[in-house]
Amino acid sequence: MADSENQKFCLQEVLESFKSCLSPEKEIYIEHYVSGWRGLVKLLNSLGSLFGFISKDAVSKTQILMNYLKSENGPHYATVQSMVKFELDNELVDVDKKGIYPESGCRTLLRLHRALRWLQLFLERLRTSKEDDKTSVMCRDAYNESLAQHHPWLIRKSAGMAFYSLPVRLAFFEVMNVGTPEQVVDVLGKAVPLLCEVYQITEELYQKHNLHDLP
Ligand SMILES: CCCCCCCC/C=C\CCCCCCCC(=O)N[C@@H](COP(=O)(O)O)[C@H](O)/C=C/CCCCCCCCCCCCC
Repeated sequence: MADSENQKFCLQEVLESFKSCLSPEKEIYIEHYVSGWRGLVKLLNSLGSLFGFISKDAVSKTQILMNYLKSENGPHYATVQSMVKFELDNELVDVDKKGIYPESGCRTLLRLHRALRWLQLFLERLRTSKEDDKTSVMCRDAYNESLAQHHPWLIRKSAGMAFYSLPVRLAFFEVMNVGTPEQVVDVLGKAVPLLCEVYQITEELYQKHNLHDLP
């Protein structure tokens, strides 16, 4: 595990990364998008071994994208828009579902994009939650509404078991390192619309190029 993923989680930092990933022209910088996910992985890593398989998958996907960014084709991977254009123009994507490019940037980002929807739904539930609401239930409901539809039975069961071990709401708020519960709610109020915007831009791009079913 990279050192940066062992460091303390800070919600504000994650928010900054997702903020910086949007260019004035609403292009999405992959470097900052990945950095947002890596920040979230720090929190995941502090939640215990039951979340290890989720963290491993998130790290592997962010690594695939970082490897593209550092490769000789790196400039084409600067933004999600330029990556989609480059991979489609050069037929590097399994648009006809053959599975020849299981690590294309487009299919890798699609997995994170679906997870971003889960995150958005989960954070909105947290933001509007009451003192006694259960984080496990908020997380499970957000998962069932989004990512679960793309996961096989075994992953759904393992994820469900991990959710039960989530800390209670107040303890979870403390892990975010933001301050009082009121301050957490305030930061979440800024985070959710931002994630929504990043999600929506990617969603429309993938729709336009018919990339939603990449195997
Ligand atoms: C304010 C912060 C609070 C929230 C903190 C959340 C921290 C979450 C950090 C990372 C989220 C993990 C993202 C997981 C990406 C999953 C991508 C995916 O769907 N992968 C599957 C398909 O990939 P391929 O096989 O097609 O390559 C893969 O099979 C999945 C494996 C792992 C299971 C993923 C379950 C995801 C559950 C949602 C995350 C729950 C974390 C709860 C922490 C509060």
